[in-house]
Amino acid sequence: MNTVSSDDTISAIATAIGEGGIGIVRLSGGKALAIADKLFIAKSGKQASTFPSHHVVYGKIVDPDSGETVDEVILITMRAPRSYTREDIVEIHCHGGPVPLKRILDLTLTLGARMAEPGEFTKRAFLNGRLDLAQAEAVIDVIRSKTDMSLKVAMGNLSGQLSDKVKALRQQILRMIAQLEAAIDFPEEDIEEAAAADVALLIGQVKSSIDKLLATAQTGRILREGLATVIIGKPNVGKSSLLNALLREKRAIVTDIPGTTRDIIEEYVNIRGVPLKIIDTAGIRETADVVEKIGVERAKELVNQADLILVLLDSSSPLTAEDRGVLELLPGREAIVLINKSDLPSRLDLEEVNHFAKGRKVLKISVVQGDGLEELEQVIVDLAYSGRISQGEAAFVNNVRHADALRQANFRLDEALATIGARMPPDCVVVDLRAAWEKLGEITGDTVGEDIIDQIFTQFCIGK
Ligand SMILES: Nc1nc2c(c(=O)[nH]1)N(C=O)[C@@H](CNc1ccc(C(=O)N[C@@H](CCC(=O)O)C(=O)O)cc1)CN2
Ligand SMILES: Nc1nc2c(ncn2[C@@H]2O[C@H](COP(=O)(O)OP(=O)(O)OP(=O)(O)O)[C@@H](O)[C@H]2O)c(=O)[nH]1
Ligand SMILES: [K+]
Ligand SMILES: [Mg+2]
Repeated sequence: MNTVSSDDTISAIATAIGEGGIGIVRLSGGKALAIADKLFIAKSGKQASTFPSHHVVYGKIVDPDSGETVDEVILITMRAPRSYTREDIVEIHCHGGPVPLKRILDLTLTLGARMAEPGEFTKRAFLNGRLDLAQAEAVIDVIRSKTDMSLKVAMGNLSGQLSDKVKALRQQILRMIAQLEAAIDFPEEDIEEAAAADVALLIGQVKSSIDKLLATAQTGRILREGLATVIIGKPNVGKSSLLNALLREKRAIVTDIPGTTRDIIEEYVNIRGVPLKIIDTAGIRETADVVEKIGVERAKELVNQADLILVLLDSSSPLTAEDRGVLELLPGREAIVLINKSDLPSRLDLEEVNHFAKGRKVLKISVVQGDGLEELEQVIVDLAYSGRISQGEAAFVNNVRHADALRQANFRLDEALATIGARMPPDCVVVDLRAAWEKLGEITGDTVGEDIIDQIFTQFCIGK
């Protein structure tokens, strides 16, 4: 049960928690202007509700009960329907400290606003039709974008590039439905058959558009979530040293004692535009130490969820049983085999390594000397995007929910083709087409349940 009403006037701190130059308290709803009138004293003496929309006004926030000045601020009103939420909005730009922000927020609550839920401003923008669901989801992607490329894709989706494509596909499906329904009204068999043949061709076109969108999904997901990359290897091969080198920061503890890393270390790093979620793990070996054992188990689990595995071997010693154990974790996984410590005299049998690598890239590196790291970065970039990123796609599917809906729509279209192939009556084909049309509507939010909508917006931060 939802007890919060969309008629409420909502209020929240819209800027990040902590100290900042400026902080913003944002109000949205029917009472926003009246609340501003009660707590804002403009230098000009004018009431906030009389300000022209989108104008910046200087003044102060005064507690109406005590008459005390709380802060010196700038206030902006944005009037419905020309605002982010399409409701009346008031923004109070105050000094960016937690105390002034909290005091001003509390005043707005005392004067009749309610605390906004996470994502509620953007949810209102969606419910009031300013953004569709895919655009609203792109708002979080913009905020969370990890590289310039991620931001570019998110901004493309925010501006409606994906939504426009999906809407066009839905339009095409509606036209097919209309065509079939028109044919149903004719008693002649051959008119129905001609319509079905026409529609079969059109379905093929829609399907190939969906396939093109789906082809961007892998890259899109990497841009949004980062390429999950796990560094594994026996103790002391230099896993933590490699993490630090890729981060260009002494993040993980490096010592010459095997078993130094016991817990998982996870960091984001931007490698030539590819966002990497890079994970350093405990060295994999048989151990009686309980803490280390748990670390080893978790490392093995992570391997199964990774997009890319960086396997480290030690150039200065022959392949051990531990190394073979590590290499056995690889089958079916994307991996790069790295022969580290290549600054030391080599005692590793390259032929044996190549045998285990099974055609995967094998690179010699020395983390301490910085050798081979540039080449490693290039190999990672090539693997991540397989050259697809530079094509400058207009619309990107960067979201698992969207990719799922596209796949299911495609499946429905396949069923429609099968129905036509089986010479079933046109109204059966219409049922399949309608199902595909609805699936695509889940992306833009036209045909999606309230539970999914709620689930999406609760992922937002408060004040967004
Ligand atoms: N101070 C501030 N900065 C912000 C936002 C905000 O709400 N406040 N944003 C939000 O999160 C983003 C900008 N997005 C916005 C989107 C629409 C409107 C808006 O007022 N739209 C009217 C414009 C009418 C017009 O002038 O033509 C509209 O769409 O009708 C404002 C901000 C990022 N920066
Ligand atoms: N000579 C040489 N030593 C290296 C190289 N890379 C790392 N080392 C050294 O190897 C030792 C172990 O490095 P770590 O990065 O702690 O190795 P690890 O794989 O994280 O070890 P555990 O966490 O204990 O499993 C340290 O003394 C490093 O300085 C390299 O390229 N050449
Ligand atoms: K170590
Ligand atoms: Mg380590």
